[in-house]
Amino acid sequence: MSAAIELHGVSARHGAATVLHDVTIAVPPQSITAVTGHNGSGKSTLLGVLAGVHPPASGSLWRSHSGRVAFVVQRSEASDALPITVRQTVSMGRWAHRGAWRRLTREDRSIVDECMERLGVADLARRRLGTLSGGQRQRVLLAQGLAQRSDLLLLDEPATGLDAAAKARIAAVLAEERARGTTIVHATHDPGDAAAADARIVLAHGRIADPEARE
Ligand SMILES: Nc1ncnc2c1ncn2[C@@H]1O[C@H](COP(=O)(O)OP(=O)(O)OP(=O)(O)O)[C@@H](O)[C@H]1O
Repeated sequence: MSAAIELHGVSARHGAATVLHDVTIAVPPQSITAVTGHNGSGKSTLLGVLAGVHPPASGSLWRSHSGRVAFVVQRSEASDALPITVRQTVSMGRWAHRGAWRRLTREDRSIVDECMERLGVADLARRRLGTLSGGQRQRVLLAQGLAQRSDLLLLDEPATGLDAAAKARIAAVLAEERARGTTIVHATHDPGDAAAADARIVLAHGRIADPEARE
């Protein structure tokens, strides 16, 4: 099967600094790909390039997916400061389909409920996002990503800092999404998560490294 995403000779910058160098990768479709590498190796930047929010400085990006990409970043200070509830946060995942100022349909609301259930945050629905623990907030943001029902899900360290039960829940959710035909790319520091993925991309100092290399 041809790739879901291909990068050829991609470099990417933050300001004057080049942080990805000559990255050529093919992401397999309908499978889970783990991106690993030490702190600062370029994982988040690579996800931003794959998501289309960080334009490459050079090289080319090709995606087979025509629809919107669901991109779940590490907790953002901005969303923490907003006075919104967990349900409203997850509902924002439906805006891509409805527009921010349209009423959500019955179907949207049932998708939002289902995503909160799957991530174990349904009982937090009425809580303000800013009052949650880091791990709870992380699961809410993942529920928001799932609610987008995208066929390309990009996740920046979705399980980092979570307890064993929450990690297992996320692994199960990702396996379910893959079974639905979703292409998933996630950054991780967990060797077990990387080993469990279908494919691995290892970064070292912004370059693709030997996949057998360990952090
Ligand atoms: N907004 C920014 N401005 C300037 N430099 C940045 C910015 N974001 C990241 N960088 C730099 O780009 C490089 C790659 O960072 P990136 O966040 O992609 O790494 P990472 O592998 O995701 O790290 P971590 O494991 O710590 O999350 C680092 O050297 C970092 O300092």
